[in-house]
Amino acid sequence: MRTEPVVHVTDLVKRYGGSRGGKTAVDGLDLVASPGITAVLGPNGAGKTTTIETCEGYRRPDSGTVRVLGLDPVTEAAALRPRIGVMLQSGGVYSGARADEMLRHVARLHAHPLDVDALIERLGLGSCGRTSYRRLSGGQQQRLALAMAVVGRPELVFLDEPTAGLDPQARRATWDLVRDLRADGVSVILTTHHMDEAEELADDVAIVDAGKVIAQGSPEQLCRGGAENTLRFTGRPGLDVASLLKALPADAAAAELTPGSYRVSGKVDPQLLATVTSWCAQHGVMPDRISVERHTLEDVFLELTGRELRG
Ligand SMILES: Nc1ncnc2c1ncn2[C@@H]1O[C@H](COP(=O)(O)OP(=O)(O)OP(=O)(O)O)[C@@H](O)[C@H]1O
Repeated sequence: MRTEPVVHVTDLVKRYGGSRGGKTAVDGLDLVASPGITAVLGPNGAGKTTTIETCEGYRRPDSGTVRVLGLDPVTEAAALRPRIGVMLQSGGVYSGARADEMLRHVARLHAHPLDVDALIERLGLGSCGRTSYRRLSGGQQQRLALAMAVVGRPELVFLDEPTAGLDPQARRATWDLVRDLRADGVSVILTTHHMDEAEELADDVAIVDAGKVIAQGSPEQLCRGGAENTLRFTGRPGLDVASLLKALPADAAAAELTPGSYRVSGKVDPQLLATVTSWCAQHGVMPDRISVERHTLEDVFLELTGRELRG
């Protein structure tokens, strides 16, 4: 079993639109992905796709180094390409081709492909094998793109938002496929906006913000880094969070996440619960709902980036 990193990115910088007035999409990003499943999370525009496309060899770094399976994706592309699978956000498929033809074609390019019929069945594409790519629904096109990325039995697969816009069944089928890939020894780097997807699948999570990796670890490690528990309550929007904070112990934090939805984190014990409810009573607040929950990846994400995923 491979133990060296499947992806090793050091101090990557990538700008668009020239040095003057251009946009720095990736700004000194370091990422080490070990074998297994690595999820890359970040708000819109954080630089995830740019980083992934640089690892795939589609973009040249302005500076920094990128190694994928120990190879340079630009100068050693010929050696790397047969060993990786790539699922692009925008298909990359000839629109007149039939779904099954495309998949069989890609399978023939590889020495030890997966069984095409089984894969078609697996991803629920059985009914659309003879349909041309442009006539497939968005979700079917996406599943075909996933099938094309994995059919060659690559050592490493890049999946850019593989379940965006999929219905719940197709999402589950995609998750199962990704888990099977891992069981087969295939490593996966995936970007996602779904926290539950990262928690379900990932061995390792890298959180990217403003072109840098700002935290990395297993979902458990990242969650442990925060508070043990979180208390949430809903009430009328715009409560005086600063006043609530004054009533709480010094190491607790309080925030209004979305209008009317509040989160208190820290050492959540019966005393803290009593403090929050007594503050509510003093301020004439009747919470609709109070719950005590484990600190989730989403809490960690919001704390670190200060933003909603779709923000
Ligand atoms: N081809 C391009 N030309 C100019 N700017 C670009 C280009 N591609 C991306 N950008 C900009 O670079 C920044 C990073 O974009 P990128 O697509 O890498 O982010 P992302 O984290 O994948 O975002 P999302 O979650 O929205 O897919 C954004 O500000 C984006 O507008």
